[in-house]
Amino acid sequence: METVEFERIGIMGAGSLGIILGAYIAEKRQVDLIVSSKATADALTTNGARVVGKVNKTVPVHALRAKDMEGTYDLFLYMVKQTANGTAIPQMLDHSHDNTVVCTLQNGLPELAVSEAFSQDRTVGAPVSWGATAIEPGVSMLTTPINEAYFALGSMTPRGSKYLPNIQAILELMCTVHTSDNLLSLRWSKLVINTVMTGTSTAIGGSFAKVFDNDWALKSAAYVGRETIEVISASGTSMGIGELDFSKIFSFDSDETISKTMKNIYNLWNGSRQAEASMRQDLLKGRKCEVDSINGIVVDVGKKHEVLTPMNDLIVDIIHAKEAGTIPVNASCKALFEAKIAEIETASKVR
Ligand SMILES: NC(=O)C1=CN([C@@H]2O[C@H](COP(=O)(O)OP(=O)(O)OC[C@H]3O[C@@H](n4cnc5c(N)ncnc54)[C@H](O)[C@@H]3O)[C@@H](O)[C@H]2O)C=CC1
Ligand SMILES: CC(C)(CO)C(=O)C(=O)O
Repeated sequence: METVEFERIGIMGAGSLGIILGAYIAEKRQVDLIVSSKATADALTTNGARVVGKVNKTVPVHALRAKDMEGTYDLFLYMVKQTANGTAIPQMLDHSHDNTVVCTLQNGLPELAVSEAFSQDRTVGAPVSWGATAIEPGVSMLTTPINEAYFALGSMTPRGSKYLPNIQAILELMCTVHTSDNLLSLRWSKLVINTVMTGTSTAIGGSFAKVFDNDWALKSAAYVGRETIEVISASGTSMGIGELDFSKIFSFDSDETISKTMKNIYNLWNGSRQAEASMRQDLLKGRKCEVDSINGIVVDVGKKHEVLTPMNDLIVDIIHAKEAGTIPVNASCKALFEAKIAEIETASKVR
């Protein structure tokens, strides 16, 4: 099979995730860490990219502001929040040639916006399994044990698959990469993780630990996952990252089986209990977050296929209220979640 080499690589958006991936890549080969602020570019240039948490390392890097980019890149590893697509995608286009490839590592279904600018053949996706928390400019905390961290990788079209082997080799400088010829399935599997863990922890106002340490929150997370699976199934998408069978994990219909789902959630993600979800990090900084691209997608696709999504609806509403300041960011909203669980269980009659 024809493969494509990438000489000039840029990490577009070296924040929580990008600092860490940038550090691993820069240990072995050329990569530019592209950021939006001068303070961050200066901190990275002066101090290097510093990884703390599950791994400790500091690596000298080449960093610059997006507006200081020169020439063109062969590959962008795209790690800006979807809320900043409107600025970042045109900036990448200005520094692209006809064969530039964009690999988006964002959450949600981010290939749609990227491919409108770069074509489907030149857009590939790499959902990220691991968590990272920005500590200060140039410093990020890896919150997932490195041996549990992986990327999934797929192209939007068969023609785009020629880019995958070399992108895989670049991402493997950090951790395992699972490739698939079904990118949509990889995306929805990641959306399960995000709706369950990122959505629930942000709505209840804490790190992943707050979900694991409160039965009502863990139970809410189980309902979020079950709804998300029902929506995926109604949309006709198949799923699969590695060996996990989310349809089985989130299938329950009794007290006993919901307890099993809650235990499974705990076992799967308790290793990342110190993770502050990416949406929560935005709320803590007073920014809007990606909820419409995460739990909001489940709500939208659910409406299209007439699947009810009461728990995802609640999470979207709470997170929007936290963005607007009508609910404090750290509020647990326990009463709202307990009332929603009671409503779902009464409506289902079985539970
Ligand atoms: N943080 C996490 O644990 C995870 C995040 N994700 C996803 O990865 C993506 C990135 O997330 P984070 O790293 O958490 O975001 P972040 O907000 O920490 O980092 C993004 C960086 O992009 C910079 N930026 C914004 N506009 C820019 C522009 N025009 N040009 C260059 N840089 C620009 C920001 O200043 C920021 O430093 C999101 O879609 C998120 O959902 C996926 C898995 C885990
Ligand atoms: C769940 C997590 C931390 C990755 O595993 C993530 O994607 C996020 O917080 O946005």
